[in-house]
Amino acid sequence: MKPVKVGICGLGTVGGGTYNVLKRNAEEIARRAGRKIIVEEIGARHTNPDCDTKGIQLTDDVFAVAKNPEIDVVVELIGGYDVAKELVLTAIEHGKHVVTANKALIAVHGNEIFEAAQKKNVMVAFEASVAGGIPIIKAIREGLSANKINWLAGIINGTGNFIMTEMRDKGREFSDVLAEAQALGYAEADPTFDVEGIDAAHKLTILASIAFGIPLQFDKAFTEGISKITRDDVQYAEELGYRIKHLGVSRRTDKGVELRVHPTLIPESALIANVNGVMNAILVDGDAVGQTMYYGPGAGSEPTASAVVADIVDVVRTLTADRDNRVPHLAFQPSELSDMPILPMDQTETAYYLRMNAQEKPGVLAMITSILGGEGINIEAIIQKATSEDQVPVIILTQSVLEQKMNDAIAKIEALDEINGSVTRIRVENFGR
Ligand SMILES: NC(=O)c1ccc[n+]([C@@H]2O[C@H](COP(=O)([O-])OP(=O)(O)OC[C@H]3O[C@@H](n4cnc5c(N)ncnc54)[C@H](O)[C@@H]3O)[C@@H](O)[C@H]2O)c1
Ligand SMILES: N[C@@H](CCO)C(=O)O
Ligand code: NA
Repeated sequence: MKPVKVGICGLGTVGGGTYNVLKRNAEEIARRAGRKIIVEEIGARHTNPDCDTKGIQLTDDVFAVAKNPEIDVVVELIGGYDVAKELVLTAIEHGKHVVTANKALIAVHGNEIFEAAQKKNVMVAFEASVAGGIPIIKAIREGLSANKINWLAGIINGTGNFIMTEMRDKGREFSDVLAEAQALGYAEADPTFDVEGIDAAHKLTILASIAFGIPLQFDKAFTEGISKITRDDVQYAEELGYRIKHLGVSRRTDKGVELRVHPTLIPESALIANVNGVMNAILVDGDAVGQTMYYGPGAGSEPTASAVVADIVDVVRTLTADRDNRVPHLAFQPSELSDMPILPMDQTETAYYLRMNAQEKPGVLAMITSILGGEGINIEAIIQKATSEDQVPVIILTQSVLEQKMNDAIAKIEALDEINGSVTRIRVENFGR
C-alpha cells in the first residue's frame, strides 16, 4: 500500500518528540498501521536541536503544510487559539485529517471544528490533548462505551502536580519549581494556564463531553488555581489524613453536570492521592465496570508524542474503512448529544476543609459551629491550634453540603469581629472512604 504522508506543524517539545518517535519506531509503527508513515513536510518557525530533519522539506509557513496536496494528515503542534484554529480549519477544508495536542483549541473551538470535519468526512484526533501519554480519550470513548458514566476525577495538569509535589516533599519555592517545569517542557506557553487551572479546565471540558455526551462548554467550567495553597494547609490536611491535589471533577447529577477544577483534599490512602510529580491519573466511575483508574506521564516530549503518534496510526487505519462508521469525535453520535446543563458552582455539593484565624476568647468556637449548624452543615472534625499569639488557627472538616450554603456560612463567619481576615476553603472528595 502507498505510504501515508504526514505534515508536522510546530517542532517544539511535542512536535520534536513526535518527529523523533515516528522516525525511531518507523518499522514497528508501519507493522501496526499496515503501511508506512512518512513525514513529508515540517512547518515551524524554529528548528529543534534534538531533531535531525535532514532531507525533510521545511517551511516557516504552516498554512503551506495545511494546503500541501501531497499531505494526508496534518499534525497541529503549534498551540494557542487563533492561528491554530485557522490552521486546523484550513487543513480540514483541504480534505486533510488532523491530529492535535491542543486542548485549549479543542475545549474552546472543538464544536465548530468537529462540525467542519464531519462535513468534509475527515477525522480530528486529540488524544494527546488530555493527560499527555495516558490513552484516556480512547479508554472512555471506546473501552467504556458500555457504561453510563457517573463521574470522573483527575489530576490532569503535570506542571501543577510537579510543583505541588516538589514543594511538599522538598520544601522548594514555587517559582523555582515552575522554572524547572518550564525547562523540562511541561508548562504551557503561558504558565498561568497551568497554575490557575485553565489548562486542567480545558482537559476536563473535553473529558466531560466524551463521558456524558454533551457539547464542549469550557466557558461554564469553574476554575480555581493552586497559587493560594499555603504550607500550613498542606500540613493541617496531613494531620487530618489527607493530601491536597489539584483536581478536575465532573459528575452527572439529576440537575446537571458538575464541571470544576480546584485544589482538593483527598484521603491519603486513596491511590490518586499518591500520584506525584508530572504523573497524571484519572478515576472514572461507570455503572457497569465500577471504578477504573488511568495513570501515567501527563506532559513531556515523548510521552505526549506517544499519544500523537497513536492518533496518526488510528487515522491511517481508518483511511480504508467505511467513513460513515468511524468512532465519533465526542464518543456519542453528533446528533445524539444531550442538552443536560452544566451546574453552576453554587449548586454543587462537596465536603469542605475550612481554615480561619480566631481571636483567643472563650465562646468563639461555639459561634462558628452555631453558624455552620444554622446552615445545616455537619462537622466531621475540628482542630484548634494552640499558639503563643492572641489568635489561633481553627481548622474544620465538614460533611457534604451545597456550595451555596457554605458560601452563606463563610460570609457569616467572616463577618464575626472575633475572626481575623478571610476563611480559607478547600473542597474535599472522600474517594475510597
Ligand atoms: N509540552 C507538553 O508536555 C504538552 C503535552 C500535551 C499537549 N501539549 C500541547 O501541545 C502543543 C505544543 O506544545 P509544546 O510544548 O510542544 O510547545 P512549544 O512551544 O515547545 O512548541 C511550539 C512550536 O510551534 C512553533 N510555532 C508556534 N506558532 C507558530 C506559527 N504560527 N508558525 C510556525 N511555527 C509556530 C514554535 O516556534 C515552537 O517551536 C500545545 O497545544 C500544548 O498545549 C503540550
Ligand atoms: N502544560 C500541560 C502539558 C500537558 O497537557 C501540563 O503540564 O499538564
Ligand atoms: Na491522552
